Amino acid sequence: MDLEALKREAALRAVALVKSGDRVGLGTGSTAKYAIEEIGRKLAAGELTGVVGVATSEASDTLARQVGIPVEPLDPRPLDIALDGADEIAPNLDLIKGLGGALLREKLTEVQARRFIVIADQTKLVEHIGEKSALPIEIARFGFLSTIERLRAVLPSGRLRQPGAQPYVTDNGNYIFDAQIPAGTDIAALERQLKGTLGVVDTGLFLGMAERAFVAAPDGVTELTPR
Ligand SMILES: O=C[C@H](O)[C@H](O)[C@H](O)COP(=O)(O)O
Repeated sequence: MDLEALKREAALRAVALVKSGDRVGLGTGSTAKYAIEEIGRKLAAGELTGVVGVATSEASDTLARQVGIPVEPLDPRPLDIALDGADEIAPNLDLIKGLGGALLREKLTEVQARRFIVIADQTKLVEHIGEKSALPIEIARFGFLSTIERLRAVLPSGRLRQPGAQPYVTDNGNYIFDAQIPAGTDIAALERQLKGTLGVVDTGLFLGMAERAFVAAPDGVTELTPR
């Protein structure tokens, strides 16, 4: 089974938790895409009714509308459920997210969900956060070189995300600083320190937020809860 088929398997398991009338947080990325498509399919087939989406990126907003999901902006009401991919999943379901650049809208949305469900293929599982993936940190454009200097004092390996001649710009008009987390780092303390760093808008650390994860491997989908 190829990776795309695994991502779709995980997404389908999560979409089975969506009920008619739910307000659903729609994640971003190559795995969340399958969840959005499946919700659209179920609405078209009459298997779900009255579902409303809150999109975590411009791309997911566009896709949701294309597949027939009504989309609303985020407001203070809780969401019934949110479905999203991740870049790393630790055994306690702490996550790294944001390699796709959507971390801020994802965190704003998913923190308001009664149930936040992660969907992934098995390559995203790690024993310790930071094992495989860099940590994306969204920073304000104004004064970004000063912010980067402050961040390098905490995470010296980090660098501005710059795929071409220009820095990568998020949907919110900000930049991203990607940094490796040194082994043995206290992740909760790191999150506090980063959030207290002037110029940082938010980080890709999603700690204590996920209720469960559906992780697909060639021999089937495993349902994980925090341990
Ligand atoms: O900004 C992107 C998001 O955090 C994605 O959920 C994450 O990068 C996982 O994406 P994918 O499912 O494409 O691996």
